[in-house]
Order: sequence, then C-alpha cells, then structure tokens
Amino acid sequence: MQTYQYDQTNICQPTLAPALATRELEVFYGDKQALFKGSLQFPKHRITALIGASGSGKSTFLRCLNRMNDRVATVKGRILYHDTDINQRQINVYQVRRQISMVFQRPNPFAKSIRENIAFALKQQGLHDRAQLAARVETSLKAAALWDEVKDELDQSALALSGGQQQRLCIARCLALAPDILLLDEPASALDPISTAKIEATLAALRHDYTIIIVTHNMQQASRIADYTAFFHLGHILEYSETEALFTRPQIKVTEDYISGNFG
Ligand SMILES: Nc1ncnc2c1ncn2[C@@H]1O[C@H](COP(=O)(O)OP(=O)(O)OP(=O)(O)O)[C@@H](O)[C@H]1O
Repeated sequence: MQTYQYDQTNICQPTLAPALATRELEVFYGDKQALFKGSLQFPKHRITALIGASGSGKSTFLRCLNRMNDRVATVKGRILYHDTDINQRQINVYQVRRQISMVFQRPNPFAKSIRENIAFALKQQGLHDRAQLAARVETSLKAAALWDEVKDELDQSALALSGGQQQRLCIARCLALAPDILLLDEPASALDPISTAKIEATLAALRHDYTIIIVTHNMQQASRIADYTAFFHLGHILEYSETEALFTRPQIKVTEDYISGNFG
C-alpha cells in the first residue's frame, strides 16, 4: 500500500471576496480527532466542492459551517462570517442557520403540502399576508427550478413528489428564508441521473445569488459544477484550488491518486 506524507498541502487563497472562511478548524468526536486544522476561504457567489474518500471528514467539516456539530462534537478554531467568528459559544445558532442553510443527502420534506413546505417557516416568522406568502412560494419554487412541475398541484402532499422533486423542494424551502450560503451534503447521491442533472442545473443557476458549498463523492459532478474544489484525506484538507487545476494538475500525490482512481 502506498504511504503518503501529510505535511505537504496545496491550499489556494482565492482572490475573490470570501463569503465564509475557516481558520484552523478542528473537530473531535470524544477522543477521536476527525478534522485537523482546516483553513479554507469560500469565494462569494461561487460553488465549492468538497471531495475525498469515505470517512475523510467532508461532512464533518460541512456541518461545522452552520454549527450542526454542536451537540455531537467539539469544534475548535474559527469560522469567519462577515468578520464575526460564528464558532463562539454566545453566537445565536438559529440566526446562523438562517443565513447558512443546509440541504441533506436524503430529501426530507415535511409531511405537508408543497405550498406549506415553503410557507411554514415564513408564517413562523410572522408573514401571514396570503398574497405575499403566495409570491414567496412561487419565487422560491422558481429559483429551485420546480415551479413549472408543481404549480398546478401546490396543495398536494410533498411526499407524493419524486425523490429529485423532493430534493428541489428542500432547496426551495431553504431559499424561501433568503439565506446567504447553501450547504449541500451529497444532495444528489440518492437520485437517478436525470434528477441529478436537474439538481446540478439548479445549483449552477443559483450560484449567481448564493455561495454554495457541496459535499460530493462524484468527481464528475464536482468538475461539472464547482468553481473551486477541496480534497480531504483522513481529516486533513490537502489540496484546494480552482476545480480545473485540481483535476488536471494536482500538486499532491494523494490527490492525484484519488482523482485517478488509485485508491478510495
Ligand atoms: N457523530 C459521529 N460520532 C463519532 N464519529 C463520527 C461521527 N460522525 C463522523 N464520525 C467519524 O468522523 C470521521 C469523518 O466522517 P465524515 O462523515 O465527516 O466523513 P465523510 O468524508 O463525510 O464520509 P462519507 O463520504 O462516507 O460521508 C469518520 O471516521 C467517522 O467515523
């Protein structure tokens, strides 16, 4: 088996303004360290893919970015959002999650109508005007490229939608709350190729208004949609650069072996 040196890294500093940045982020599940000194800068209105073998720490890292690991892990280091370190105890995590929203691997719509999946959180925020609610439902579904498919059945159960439609509904549900950053944890891994293509097209269109960070096992997907890609290995972020450079001119041997299918 090939042995690697992990002290060599190739981490770019994008010149574009960052929407979010981590500084020496470390995650511990009990005694076990799952992430080591992760420092990345995510450019605004760009898509960044996090790739690496199973167990390399991608989801662990992603979940830190909106404080989803709070109850299960100890997270050290800084997460800078608008010059504030949101990894501080006193930060309101619910406000963080309104700005930095998460879409999970398995579509998880509420067992409610399509309309209510979008409107529910808006009503909780105090929006009750029917016309305004209807407008927000429409805009969110359009942004998630689902409107044309569901506009005549908004009062039907979301659970009757296909998996790919449910996932786009979950994206629409996030967008309704006007977040700044979208985190997606393998959002297409449970979907067929046609649904996957629709999700990818949706994300490509959303990058004009949102900063997107996506975990994917699918390297073709990363190369199709991501502007930047970070390669994770055994809890270390070894390489981070523009996607084309990472896939065509990897600087680190482990990255090269991973993307050429020699391990993982
Ligand atoms: N809740 C948890 N409790 C304990 N250990 C965990 C927990 N979640 C993840 N781990 C461990 O942390 C390490 C990184 O896991 P993580 O899920 O972040 O990797 P990943 O790269 O996202 O993997 P995959 O691609 O399989 O989802 C693994 O060793 C995993 O077993």
